[in-house]
Amino acid sequence: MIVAATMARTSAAEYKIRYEFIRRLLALRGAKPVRLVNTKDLSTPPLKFEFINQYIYREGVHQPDPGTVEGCVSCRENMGAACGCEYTKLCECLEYAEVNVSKLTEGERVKLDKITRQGGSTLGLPKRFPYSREQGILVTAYLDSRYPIYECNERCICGPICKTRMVQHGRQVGLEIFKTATRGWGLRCTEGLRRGQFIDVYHGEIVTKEVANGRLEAAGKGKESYLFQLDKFDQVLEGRGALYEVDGEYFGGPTRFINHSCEPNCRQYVVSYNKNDPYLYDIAFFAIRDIPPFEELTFDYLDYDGAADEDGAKEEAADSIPCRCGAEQCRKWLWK
Ligand SMILES: C[S@@+](CC[C@H](N)C(=O)[O-])C[C@H]1O[C@@H](n2cnc3c(N)ncnc32)[C@H](O)[C@@H]1O
Repeated sequence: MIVAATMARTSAAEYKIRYEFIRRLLALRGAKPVRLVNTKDLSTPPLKFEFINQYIYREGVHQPDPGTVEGCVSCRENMGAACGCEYTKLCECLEYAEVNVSKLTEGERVKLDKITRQGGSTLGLPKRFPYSREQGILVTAYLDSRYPIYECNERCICGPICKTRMVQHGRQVGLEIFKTATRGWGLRCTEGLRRGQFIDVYHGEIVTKEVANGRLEAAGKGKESYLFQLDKFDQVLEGRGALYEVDGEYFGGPTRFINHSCEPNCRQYVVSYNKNDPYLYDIAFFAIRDIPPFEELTFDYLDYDGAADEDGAKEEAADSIPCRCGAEQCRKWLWK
């Protein structure tokens, strides 16, 4: 009798928590729903977590400055006809995108050599366009490199059908937060994904490095799995100014539930809407191979997309967590 009463109370409490978590899930913006699925037990992810649709800027972080945003002015609203942003020599938003050396004329090659030696802008040279024009997926050159993706912005002349706007339109796929057998909660997509398809961005609180370090120290083991450093442009900054980190532990989106795999099917990429701001940008997840519906989404927690020394990022931490990704080439530890 006592056992039955306890169970009844427990499931009523769990039901309340589940109800509240699902209510919070409904606040998420996106073209399709994000569901919660648990076929393993009665638990629900903890309610210390809130879903958000944009970054929360904490103390000491400079908010994005609209005054520094420049739009493209040479492209045209109707696209195509050699005047859209995909004609990459024109688009000012692609100023810092990777030069497409395979498309350089002899004169442009000479110009690039001079810029490489003396510095200067590569504006006017052909750039690599990030998205395939027909299918709206990230092209192989970007999938395989760590080159930042520059999207057009609200100041641009090109308008909403511009093909350099994808991540800014938000998540287009349905997702499920589900209970795994061995690694807590995980994330999967309810539809098949193509290699290069955009999934969602990583949201959270933007905090200074000092605050992030303080939170790490206070939390101890495991905390760093929720922290993403925004240090992609560290080399450009040459040590000037403070770098920020995104903490997705208490505030974030569904991607905060993506587990690590040593042989992942997704990867994170830097997406900027303001080429003049090296501090704030989006971290966007794309499929790096075709993924069937309901296969768990994973990325490599040590696939470090920053400017710092890679070996430094891979140093063995004393508090490493054993990896349970199950991959044939598993490195056995999460942080090693
Ligand atoms: C960003 S969270 C992922 C969501 C998490 N599973 C949850 O339930 O909230 C990272 C944490 O998930 C767990 N995790 C993720 N990938 C793992 C793996 N391959 N092996 C073991 N634990 C993993 C670890 O506890 C890690 O600190």
